[in-house]
Amino acid sequence: MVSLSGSLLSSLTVTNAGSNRFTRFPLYNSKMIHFRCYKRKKVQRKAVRACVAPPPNLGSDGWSATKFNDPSKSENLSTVWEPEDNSDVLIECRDVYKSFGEKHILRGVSFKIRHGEAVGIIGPSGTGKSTILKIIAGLLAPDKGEVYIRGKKRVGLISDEEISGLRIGLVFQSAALFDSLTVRENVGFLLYENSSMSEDQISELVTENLAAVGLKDVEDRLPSELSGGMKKRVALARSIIFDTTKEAIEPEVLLYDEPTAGLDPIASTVVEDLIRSVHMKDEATVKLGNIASYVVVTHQHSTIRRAVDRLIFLYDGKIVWQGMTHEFTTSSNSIVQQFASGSLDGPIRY
Ligand SMILES: Nc1ncnc2c1ncn2[C@@H]1O[C@H](COP(=O)(O)OP(=O)(O)OP(=O)(O)O)[C@@H](O)[C@H]1O
Repeated sequence: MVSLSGSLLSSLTVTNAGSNRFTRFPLYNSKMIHFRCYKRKKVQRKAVRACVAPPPNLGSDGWSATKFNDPSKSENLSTVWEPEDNSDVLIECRDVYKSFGEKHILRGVSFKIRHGEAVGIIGPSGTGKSTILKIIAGLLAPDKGEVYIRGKKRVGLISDEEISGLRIGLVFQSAALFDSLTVRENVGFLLYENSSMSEDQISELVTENLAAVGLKDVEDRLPSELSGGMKKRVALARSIIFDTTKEAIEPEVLLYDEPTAGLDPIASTVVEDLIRSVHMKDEATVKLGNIASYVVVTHQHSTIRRAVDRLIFLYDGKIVWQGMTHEFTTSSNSIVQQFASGSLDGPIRY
């Protein structure tokens, strides 16, 4: 099942719960999202688990974590090191193209997100970073190229029922909370709508998840009563909450679109550390949503340094550099050098 959760539920949620499927159809107005239509339809759950048959030699959570720690092999795009074993690839973009009218935004973008990875997507403004996140999340379809979710090609958008075994959550830059709902209702939204949990159970879980992101006694507040950093933390709590009455929790890939934009340096550090903390894959943190991997679009150096291990640099519609985070500031790639230093001189033109 591909289930979009967390803050993405603000825009669209498709959850296959038994034989009932709940589908919300969003209307976009920039990054503000409103539900205009709510439709419930019955679908047959298809036998699609075969596409996610686990590979041999798994870790305790069902997947082997790949180590990306060979800096000598990842300095240049042409020599980037790729493990030969693809059994732990959760998401793959293959030669993705996307245009908006005459604007050719993505022009052949290919990369993989493996189980256990913390990946940053960086690059100049308008280069298509948010666009690629939306394509991964299934909110936008590529014009050309494919997206594979756990080895299975996605056909169409989010309503695709053929993909199973991975939840994908998108945490919007704006936090995208429902203004008229309380923090409790925002965080528990998916569970109120789609689970058989009682109100008390959900309420308890909401409090637990809020505590996990460092928030206490805010359940009854409205988003307008929160600071920007608190809103982002509420959005994070919403993205990691899950139905604890379910026997198996599917792993989730969380996509963060500029999670620290607009925050002061200390609030940024808090959010960066939270992003890390919900990712840890031990027994204790399975309680926090089983976040297998995450992708962060960011401009902030602190977030690059603190929250991700591997970087993908997008420029002019293509990936022009990939490497480990610690290589970013020492790269000999002139585009990366200019971006890292913020210089006006160099190949990047504004
Ligand atoms: N739905 C859309 N319709 C038309 N143009 C769009 C749409 N979505 C994005 N664009 C355009 O595509 C380009 C890439 O947008 P995108 O938001 O992906 O860039 P970005 O790299 O995330 O930028 P930033 O770093 O400034 O957030 C921009 O020029 C934007 O105006």
